[in-house]
Amino acid sequence: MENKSSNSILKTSGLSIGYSERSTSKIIAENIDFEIDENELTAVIGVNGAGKSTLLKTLSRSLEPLKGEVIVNNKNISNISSEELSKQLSLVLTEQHVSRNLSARELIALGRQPYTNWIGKLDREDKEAVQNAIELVNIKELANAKCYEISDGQFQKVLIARAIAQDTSLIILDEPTTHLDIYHKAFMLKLLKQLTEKTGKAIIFATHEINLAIQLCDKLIILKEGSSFTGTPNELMASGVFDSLFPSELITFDRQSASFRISS
Ligand SMILES: Nc1ncnc2c1ncn2[C@@H]1O[C@H](COP(=O)(O)OP(=O)(O)OP(=O)(O)O)[C@@H](O)[C@H]1O
Repeated sequence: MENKSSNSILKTSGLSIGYSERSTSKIIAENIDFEIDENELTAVIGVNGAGKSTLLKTLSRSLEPLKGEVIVNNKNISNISSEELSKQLSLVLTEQHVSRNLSARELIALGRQPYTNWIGKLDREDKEAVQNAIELVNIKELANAKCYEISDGQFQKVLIARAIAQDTSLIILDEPTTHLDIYHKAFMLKLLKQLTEKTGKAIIFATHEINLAIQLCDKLIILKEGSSFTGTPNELMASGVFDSLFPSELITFDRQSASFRISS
């Protein structure tokens, strides 16, 4: 199904996500409907096992929808060739098995694969895209280091730079703040926010950093007990969905500070 909407980068319609095995389906969440436009930073939030990774896998076509559609740049994702999809969508997985023997620059250059020939030779435009990604993520001092020499937080930035070098309108990240201390968690999310503003890309990521996401994201997708709720942080706050996100004897949502706190 074609869908006309000028700056819509990612849209779902009647989407059910989950796992099918032979004739049975395990539905993780259903009736997921949202739309993400260019320049927007969106976080997927939910307790452990709510389905965040399952949703991101479905959005990146690593997993088939059980029902409904995923539309990328106004085209149903199932009708986009793999070659074309790699120019429209890049995926950053924290636990990705990537060789850390490469230098940061070499790893970032792998993002150019959709555009290079089979030998992977970089032309001037590819080299400029790699340098531009290095500068946008602000890792010039790391560019020549081997990936095994750098910290997990720095490596995370290198993976983000690789996604930027891939030059797609949509970047999907699964838990980009895992392993990071509180300063670097805030730094990473601010970096993602700046990237949407500077490049016009749409970025969607799964996170447990709900308080930071409320402060920084344009939209949130909340997964809760098989249902989804999407909106701006203010819209979701007004809807009351935050009030029952966690068991209230332990964690409650404080409207004054717009943050989750340990119950007193
Ligand atoms: N390959 C699979 N086959 C069947 N069920 C799966 C598979 N992978 C995950 N699940 C189930 O899907 C549900 C959602 O898992 P998912 O990993 O998407 O949650 P999550 O919100 O990302 O969790 P976390 O915050 O712990 O990373 C869980 O009940 C999980 O057991």
